[in-house]
Amino acid sequence: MAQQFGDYQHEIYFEALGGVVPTLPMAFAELEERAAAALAPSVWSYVAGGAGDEFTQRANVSAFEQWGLVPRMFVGADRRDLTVDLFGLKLASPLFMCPVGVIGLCGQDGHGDLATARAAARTGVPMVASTLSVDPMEDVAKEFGDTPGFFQLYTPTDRDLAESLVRRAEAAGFKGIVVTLDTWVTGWRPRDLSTGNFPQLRGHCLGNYTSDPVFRSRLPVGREDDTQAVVMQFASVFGNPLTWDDLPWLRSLTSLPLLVKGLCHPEDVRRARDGGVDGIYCSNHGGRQANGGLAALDALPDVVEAADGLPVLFDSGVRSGADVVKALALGATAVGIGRPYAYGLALGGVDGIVHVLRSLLAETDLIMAVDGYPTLADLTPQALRRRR
Ligand SMILES: Cc1cc2nc3c(=O)[nH]c(=O)nc-3n(C[C@H](O)[C@H](O)[C@H](O)COP(=O)(O)O)c2cc1C
Ligand SMILES: CC(C)CC(=O)C(=O)O
Repeated sequence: MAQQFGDYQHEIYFEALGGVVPTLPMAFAELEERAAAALAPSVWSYVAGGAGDEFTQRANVSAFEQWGLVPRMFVGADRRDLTVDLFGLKLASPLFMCPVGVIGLCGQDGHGDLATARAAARTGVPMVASTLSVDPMEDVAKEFGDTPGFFQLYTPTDRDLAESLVRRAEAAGFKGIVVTLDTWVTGWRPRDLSTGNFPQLRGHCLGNYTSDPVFRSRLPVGREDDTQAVVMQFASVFGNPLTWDDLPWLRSLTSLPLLVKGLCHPEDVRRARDGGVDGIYCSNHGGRQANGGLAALDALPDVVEAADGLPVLFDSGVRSGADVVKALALGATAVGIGRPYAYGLALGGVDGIVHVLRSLLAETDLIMAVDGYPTLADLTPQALRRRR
């Protein structure tokens, strides 16, 4: 059995044992605190914030504390296998980077999308590239190296534009399309409403639109590079309140694996499955969209059951290797992080993201070692107990 990360994954561990003090934070709380100081205040509040009083955002995190892993002994888990087969792609681990629309702005040079793709190339941890990126998807995809990448689609009301974005993603070599369903309108976000700060409405992160021939053809002649015209056109087509009637059209857009993001209700999962999607993405958008909702982790077991064997990607509230292990045990096929890698980027560029990913993977792997669950197949709900 392969110990996929082997010395590489434990480099960070051995460095620390050898007295090499990491310059980047090891704990999420410190990562967050230092990112708050490093980022421009408007970017910080946009990234860190959520919907309403952020109850759901906090619930996403605290839901993990309601579960405990039960260690197994006499297992001899000295070798672990964290590899995952997803749509025929052999992934080095079950970790992935969620689509983060303003990731471009979290990089010190304003090209955080490229930095994220470079971190994906260095770690084998895939990036789901957002529609809302500073750099066009073609430039992002060029940085992936051998690591597969996925494209996240915000489906515009302009169907020709939607088709163009998907065609471009296929041509650029993305390995799957993730359609986000929970954000056809932006949620109630007091932090941003009180500062009037929505980066995309200031013309940031629109690189996939301004580089798109269909989008450009919709702009008034001569104003193709005029930020005001671009923002107005973007705002007029951004959000499509899709219905089940649109699913056959979405499905027809691509022969790449199609995933739908934002599913938490088992009935929706069943309908999506019947509609021919290849994967379910269980998420509540990190608590950024609708406050008052249940923690995404609490939705996961029912989603997995309804998915009936389809791969289930999961995100929202993952902050540690222990969280990754718990989400896997509750049935996730792959586990995503959003804010943590944005903070790593803010603090250390590509190296900062790599540091966050390596730390999470090393902790995940060591928990599997110490607790006697050497493979992902060993991680089942029987490995967990609900806290009393
Ligand atoms: C600043 C920010 C921007 C985001 N932009 C997108 C996006 O463009 N598309 C998308 O599907 N999800 C987006 N998300 C949601 C993430 O993909 C993911 O669901 C969420 O961040 C996971 O929660 P976590 O941050 O607690 O890890 C964004 C999240 C953040 C924090
Ligand atoms: C609202 C979108 C435009 C970006 C996004 O997904 C987010 O900020 O969570």
